[in-house]
Amino acid sequence: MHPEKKRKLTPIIWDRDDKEVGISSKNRISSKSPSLCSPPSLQKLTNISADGDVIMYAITNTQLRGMQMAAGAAGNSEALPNSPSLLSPKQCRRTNEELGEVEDNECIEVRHISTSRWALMDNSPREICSDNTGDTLLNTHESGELRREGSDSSRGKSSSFDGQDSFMELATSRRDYSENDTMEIDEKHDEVRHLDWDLEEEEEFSRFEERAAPKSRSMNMLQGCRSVFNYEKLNKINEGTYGVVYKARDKETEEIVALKKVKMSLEREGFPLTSLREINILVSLHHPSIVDVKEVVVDKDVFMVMEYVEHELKGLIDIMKQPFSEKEVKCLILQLLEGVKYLHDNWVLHRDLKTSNLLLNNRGKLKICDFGLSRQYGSPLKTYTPLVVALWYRAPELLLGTKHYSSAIDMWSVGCIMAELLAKQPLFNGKSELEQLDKIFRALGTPNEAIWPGFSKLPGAKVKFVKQSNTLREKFPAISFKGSPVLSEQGFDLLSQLLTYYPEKRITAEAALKHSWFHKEEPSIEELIRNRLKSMGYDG
Ligand SMILES: Nc1ncnc2c1ncn2[C@@H]1O[C@H](COP(=O)(O)OP(=O)(O)OP(=O)(O)O)[C@@H](O)[C@H]1O
Repeated sequence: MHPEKKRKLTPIIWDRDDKEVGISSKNRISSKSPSLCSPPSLQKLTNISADGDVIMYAITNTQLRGMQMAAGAAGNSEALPNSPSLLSPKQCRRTNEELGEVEDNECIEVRHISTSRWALMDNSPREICSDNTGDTLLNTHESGELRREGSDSSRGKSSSFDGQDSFMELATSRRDYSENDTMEIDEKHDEVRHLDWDLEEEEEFSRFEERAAPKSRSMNMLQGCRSVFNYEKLNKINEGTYGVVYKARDKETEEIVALKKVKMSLEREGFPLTSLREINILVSLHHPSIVDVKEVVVDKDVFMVMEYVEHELKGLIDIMKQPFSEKEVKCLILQLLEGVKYLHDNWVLHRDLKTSNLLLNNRGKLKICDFGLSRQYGSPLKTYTPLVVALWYRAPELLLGTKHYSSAIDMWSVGCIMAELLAKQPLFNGKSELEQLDKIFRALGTPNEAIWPGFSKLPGAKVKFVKQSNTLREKFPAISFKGSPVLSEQGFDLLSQLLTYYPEKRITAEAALKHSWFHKEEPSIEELIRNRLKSMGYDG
């Protein structure tokens, strides 16, 4: 095993005792600050993922007691990160093997949330150590918001905000991997994959960190998580794959918020890593076009407290009689691109941009939500799972099975969203990957090596595709007498650049924001959207 090989990670540490807690792991940096070592009350918990990957949690004894009490109260061990007693014999065996590999009292370099690559004040890593280690429309009637409603088994059931005053400071990490291994999580499927890891990438990545730190506040979670009791739950908004979202009121400030409860039932082994990743990313990012996470609160469950946003864009499109005008689309896409640029500037891929993950408030502000599939990326690129992005918004390189992809995949999704806003219907609504590719090729022409260097080497390009030519302009003409969505020359140019096959040539968010479409004369930004919402009876 390479002694310096290390994984790229940004562990969250919620440390109520003001002790810095780190995860020991093999091959990490040796102790440099002995005085920081051996916090007396730390326990090392490990958790084993579906593929036998060991995840380690560092918690205090107090927290462990709280978690065990809460688990007892919940009668559900899945609700909490596993304590050792919750592990099966097989898991324990594996755990002990793994723990045997870990050197006690070693110091490791751990990025605290306040020292993560996204933190404002201090982005230099600190040395710390540890001794142990299908949808229907739902009108909520309250403010006339319209949303799509997902599967809703627990609808109407009041959530039990009656849990323990526990919790939970956990730091997650994983052991380091053998020389050529690293790990990629196929989030929606809770799989853990072992893929190639490149040390140079890590080094390169560290060099990017300083410039990648966003110029925004960071959340201080050192004070510990407040209880969900601070919020009065009003109604359920929606239920996604990874969480149930409630509308709630802050009892102190009366502020209306959205509470996203982390679903534990999907996780066989402890706290869902996808949720950790989503929380980690969302608490670190602050931008007007990204839904703001205010805090994380707990009872026996974990909730993200988010700013409340009245509408889901998909729901609005579904009920609109007329599609958005070109000017309105420009206003929405501008905001979307600003958010996407911010994400990419901070080395975050969203990987699930679609109209149902875009929210719109009554003041015409667009907010990107659902970071359940998002992840940090580095340069040079490593391999990632191609099983990301909802089918209709999935870039052709993903559909053709590439594992080396980058921010261009989000830009393709932006193109699909722009087309959908103009046409009031999804641009490519395939039912399978093959049909999706077929729909794309029919509209944009069949790609070839000349327009997309490397195309023929992609795993999915072995199939002989029928030659088609580009018919996109017919779908979005400059003038229409048949009711097709009209799109100006500049607008069509941007759309074409977003829907460019060759990822290297696909327009970036930064370049798109400078596109002449946005700089013609118009529009008084949110004014247009606000007027549109007003005309539909929503007054902010
Ligand atoms: N801050 C918010 N304000 C209002 N509604 C929200 C907010 N966040 C999410 N929602 C609603 O809840 C739905 C589900 O949220 P989200 O997409 O984050 O959950 P998920 O479990 O990750 O969903 P998915 O199944 O799409 O992955 C959203 O589509 C939206 O309708």
